[in-house]
Amino acid sequence: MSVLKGKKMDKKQVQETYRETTLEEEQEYFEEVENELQCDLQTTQESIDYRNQAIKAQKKYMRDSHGDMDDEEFLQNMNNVNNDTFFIEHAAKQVDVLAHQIESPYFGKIAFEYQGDGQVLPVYIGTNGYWSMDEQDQKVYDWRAPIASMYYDYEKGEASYQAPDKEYFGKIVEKKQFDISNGRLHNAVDTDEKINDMILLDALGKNSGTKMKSVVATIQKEQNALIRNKTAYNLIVDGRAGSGKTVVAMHRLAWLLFNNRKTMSADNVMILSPNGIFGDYIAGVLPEVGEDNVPEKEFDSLMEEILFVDCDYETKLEQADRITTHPDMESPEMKNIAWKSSIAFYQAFNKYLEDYTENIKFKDFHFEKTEFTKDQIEKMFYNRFARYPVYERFEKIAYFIADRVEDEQDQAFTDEKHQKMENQITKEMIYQYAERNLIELYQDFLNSQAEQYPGIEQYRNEYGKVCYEDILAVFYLQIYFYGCKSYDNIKHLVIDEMQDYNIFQYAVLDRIFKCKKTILGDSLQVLYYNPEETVLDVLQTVFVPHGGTGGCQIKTLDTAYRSTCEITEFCNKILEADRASDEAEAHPLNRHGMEPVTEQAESIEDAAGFIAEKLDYGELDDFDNVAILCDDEERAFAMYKELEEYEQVTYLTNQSTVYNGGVVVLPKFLAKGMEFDAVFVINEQDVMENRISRHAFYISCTRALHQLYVINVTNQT
Ligand SMILES: Nc1ncnc2c1ncn2[C@@H]1O[C@H](COP(=O)(O)OP(=O)(O)OP(=O)(O)O)[C@@H](O)[C@H]1O
Repeated sequence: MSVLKGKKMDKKQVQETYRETTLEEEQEYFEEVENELQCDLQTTQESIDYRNQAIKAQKKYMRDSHGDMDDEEFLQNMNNVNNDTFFIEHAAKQVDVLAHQIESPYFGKIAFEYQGDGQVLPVYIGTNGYWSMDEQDQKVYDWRAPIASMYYDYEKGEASYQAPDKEYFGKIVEKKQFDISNGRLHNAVDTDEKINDMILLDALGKNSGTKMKSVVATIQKEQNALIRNKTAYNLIVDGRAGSGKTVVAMHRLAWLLFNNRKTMSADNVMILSPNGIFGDYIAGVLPEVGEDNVPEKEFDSLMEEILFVDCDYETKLEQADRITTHPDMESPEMKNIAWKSSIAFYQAFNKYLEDYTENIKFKDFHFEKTEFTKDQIEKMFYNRFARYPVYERFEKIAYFIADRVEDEQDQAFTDEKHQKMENQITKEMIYQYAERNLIELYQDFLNSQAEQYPGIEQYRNEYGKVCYEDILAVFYLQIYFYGCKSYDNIKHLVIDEMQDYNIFQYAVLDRIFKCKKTILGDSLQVLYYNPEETVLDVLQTVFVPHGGTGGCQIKTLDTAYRSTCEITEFCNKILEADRASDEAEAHPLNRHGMEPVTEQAESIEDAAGFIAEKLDYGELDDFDNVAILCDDEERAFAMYKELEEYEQVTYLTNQSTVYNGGVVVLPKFLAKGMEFDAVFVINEQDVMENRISRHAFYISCTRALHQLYVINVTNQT
């Protein structure tokens, strides 16, 4: 009797009878699963058809007998239609999952021998799980199930997994990988670390595609630990370029949704993404594992939505432009950005705001004939409601005053009247005690710092707009005073490219999103890199534990999965001089390819000619995506115009929201988070000259999977 047939009769087997399965036995099991999946698909499809017919019939009946129907019967019919519609929506998703499962029901297997009773449980692991109703058996486990964690964490030998009830110990006695596609099992191999590495290298050697894909079959142990982390309130992942941070972010979201079905749906989760194209790039991952896509937002649109201060202000991109045009760290622009993003500035601002709040000149408050004394107001403001944002404290006090008015007038107010009165009182109190123009208040603070930091009082750019670094502080000021409740439904926030946010942005995010967070990025992938104060220092300043929540765990990822060994080593050298002594460089994988090529070109026309030649001679024909990265938008456009004569190229700008592959020209800063099979980096200035351009160069080069060309234009502007 085959082991697998044995399994059918008795789910767990005794270890002495266990032996590793043969390919024929695996084939048998595979066919069994496929048959059941096919049957399930057919039944589900039939039930959808049946419900569709039922809806049609119900609607017809309602139309025909509209006049004779009473309200109750009408409601009952509507309910039936709604129930059927809900069923169909749910079943349609199931059909998608089943169809995907029929193509490839699982990718791996472990057989786990439990400590103690010696029973062995074969665990087939797939992108989605499959429960057989016929056999009342879990034929395939979802990769996110607790038991499946062992597939990523262990080779054959001692192992354990944490189930909701307790930790189970035992031994993995068999571990297999399957080659399954188009509904056919091609091969089954017993794996060990070496084979895992080969399979990973094979996956990485493929072309990048235009959309990120799920990598559930090859998740690495260190990534798995982050995906399934349960202990961190704020999980911070500092990982080198290409180390799989976005992979971790997307798979962690999938894991969270799967393991918190009752309390969390896709609407309760949000991704803060660096730009519109990035959103398009990651959009396929969650649907691929059977989850709905989660909402994503850019910080600037969040700010636009919430900030009510009436002024013209710079965008992040306009600031990036200012940085690249004034890359000298000693220039007043750069000094200002550095100060105004520093921990010391943030702390000084907080101190200023605390002093301001502590010194509000309260006096007795009168509303209609009711009086609230200065003492009563102060007590509530500084004690009872001290943990709320300043203006929210006035709202809370207003509630009590309205109650007092109600008592003294000896009449019961309707809720509406009570609320109206609270609003009036709040407005009056703010007017009497704390009405301030936020920009002016900020300006006062800057003036108070001017002696120590000459030039700091300058907060508008050359076009009269409030600078980006200043508007972030003003945004913080607004949230400090008014708070913000619009995102209280979000239960988990993912922030990718964490290095791109400054301390005020984190402080704002911490107050708007009080939920747990996963924050990922690379402290080296910044334009302005300050080894004395990195984003990790900032995060540890903002995310301090309070009242049993908050705090952060910092984890690192050092292996560069994206690029070949040659490209990773080339990139490491760019930042050799900048990296802080304790900052790890990226570890290359043993995947080899062409050495990066450095070329000189006399002009942009020359550079375009070189690229066109490479494209024409078919050297890049095997690749799906080729990117040409230029210093800024203007230069990218000039290059696009040059290349247009030779090739079919696409120009990507900050406004682009879709990326369809092929040959694309884009500014370097837009390529963040993305990847391409081959990359041409065009340098129209000496990129190694200063820290800012070195980092921009580093970010650009790390986008390449297989081939990297650097073209230095000698006739520099
Ligand atoms: N375990 C894995 N199996 C297969 N591919 C992987 C794995 N981990 C990472 N990759 C691949 O490596 C590449 C880089 O991953 P990802 O984009 O998540 O890195 P990152 O750390 O976010 O990079 P960056 O910071 O440079 O944007 C992607 O193509 C991803 O699919």
